[in-house]
Amino acid sequence: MTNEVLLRTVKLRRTFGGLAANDRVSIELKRGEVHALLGPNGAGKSTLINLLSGDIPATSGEVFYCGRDITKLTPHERSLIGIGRSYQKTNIFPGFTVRENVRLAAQSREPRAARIFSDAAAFGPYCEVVDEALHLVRLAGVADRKASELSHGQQRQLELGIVLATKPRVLLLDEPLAGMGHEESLKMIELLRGLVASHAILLVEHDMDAVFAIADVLTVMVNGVVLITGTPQEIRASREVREAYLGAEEQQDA
Ligand SMILES: Nc1ncnc2c1ncn2[C@@H]1O[C@H](COP(=O)(O)OP(=O)(O)OP(=O)(O)O)[C@@H](O)[C@H]1O
Repeated sequence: MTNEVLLRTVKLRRTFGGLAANDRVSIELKRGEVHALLGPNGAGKSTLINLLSGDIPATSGEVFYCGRDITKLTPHERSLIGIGRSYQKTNIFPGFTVRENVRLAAQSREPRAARIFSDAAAFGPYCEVVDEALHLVRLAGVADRKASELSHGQQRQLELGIVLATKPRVLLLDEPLAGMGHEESLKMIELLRGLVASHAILLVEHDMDAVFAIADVLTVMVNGVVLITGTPQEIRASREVREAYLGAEEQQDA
């Protein structure tokens, strides 16, 4: 049985002045798959995540979510229909508890932003989704601790919990393992593997061992274009990837 395509791009292009940061990018994200985006610095990975989340508009091309053209939707509108993203820079309120952080994210689905300031009792309807997100990221046991008291790895888990509280079907994750130790990375990889049955996950990650351990599909970008999309075995075996990827890395080192 083939997995359902949740997010799809068609010839996506984004220019900055004369530079095409993304060009002719056509990829598919399927439920049940971890799809990793690889490429040397400046290849266009963050730009693609920004185009999918709506943080920057496309110059041309289209983005489809469950068959619907969402190219013109704002980040908030995309979040409401099921596209969740994490940011490299932390999104956490350190003085709030873990539970409050997740609850605020759940609330962001409400049309009235002013709810943030309303009575605590009004948060009742969010309890279930908050508890579920905390459970999924294994932070239920520290739900009442201040976010600032968590370890770095736990804070990254909380970032994921904040995204999950918006009930996404697609997860766009920018370096979810950044700054983590080996044990913390393994825990996060396990968490992500646990989520994949019900989500499509796109991740940008520089830790190659982790990428090959977790990804079902990899797309390699170079200079804004997709060089190849394939399984880990196909990517490992590709001479084109080695030449383009390592060549670019060597140029950067020179
Ligand atoms: N806001 C911007 N204004 C001008 N140029 C930009 C902007 N954002 C990205 N670029 C350029 O677009 C190209 C792709 O950048 P992008 O950040 O998408 O690459 P990346 O693959 O994510 O790199 P890294 O691995 O270093 O994060 C780079 O040449 C970058 O300088």
